[in-house]
Amino acid sequence: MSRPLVVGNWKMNGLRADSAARVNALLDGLREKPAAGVDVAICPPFTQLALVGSQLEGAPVALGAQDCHKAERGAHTGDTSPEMLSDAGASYVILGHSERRRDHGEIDETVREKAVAAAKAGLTPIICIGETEDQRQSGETESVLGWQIKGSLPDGFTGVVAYEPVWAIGTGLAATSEDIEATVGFIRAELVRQFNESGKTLRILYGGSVDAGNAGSILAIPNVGGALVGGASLKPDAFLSIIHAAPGA
Ligand SMILES: O=C(CO)COP(=O)(O)O
Repeated sequence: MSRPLVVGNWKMNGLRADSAARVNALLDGLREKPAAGVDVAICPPFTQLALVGSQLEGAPVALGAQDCHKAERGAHTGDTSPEMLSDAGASYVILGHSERRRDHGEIDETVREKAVAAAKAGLTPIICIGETEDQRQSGETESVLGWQIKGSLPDGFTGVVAYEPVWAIGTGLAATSEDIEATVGFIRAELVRQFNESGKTLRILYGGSVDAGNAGSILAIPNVGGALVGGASLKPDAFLSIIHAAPGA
């Protein structure tokens, strides 16, 4: 098993002052109590990448972004290329988050194209998949996830998959350990079925209302290789507790 990965997705939160303070508190906490066995990344909004990137230089925390365009450069007003992210110091990029699928109509094919471009620029894509409450209620979870994996992950994918049930995001209602174990087990099997050997090595994160209280039990679930944390990543104490709850911290 690879080292656990804990990623903070700040979403559309962070002005200069609070971003800098949040990163300082995180780095102070990790100096006080290191988490040498855990990979940690934070994904601030685009406007804070440069500032946060400069704070993270030499620190045991990687920088990530929350989206990218599929093209290297050109006439795409308002967009950001993978190369620009890499140039800003990012090593990860979240792709296909359900909020982008919801707000921007992003579809699996777009996510796959972005993942190819991101990998080409040296970024590790974190591809998000997950079912909605309606899909869960109608027993479609596995078929939805199977299609998302098939549609969003490029051939030879070597990045990270994040299972984020849409109904668990920002609700304070994480999926139960039993549900996570069963669904992540299904995702693992599906990755192996669709990607053969490389499917065995892909990291699978869980995301959706991960907090200081539930992180220990979630991160101990078989096949869960880390967490993608939204709201709690904005609170340094909570985010540090989650990092320290990871196996090997
Ligand atoms: O969407 C998420 C991370 O990408 C999860 O958000 P919350 O941790 O706020 O539920």
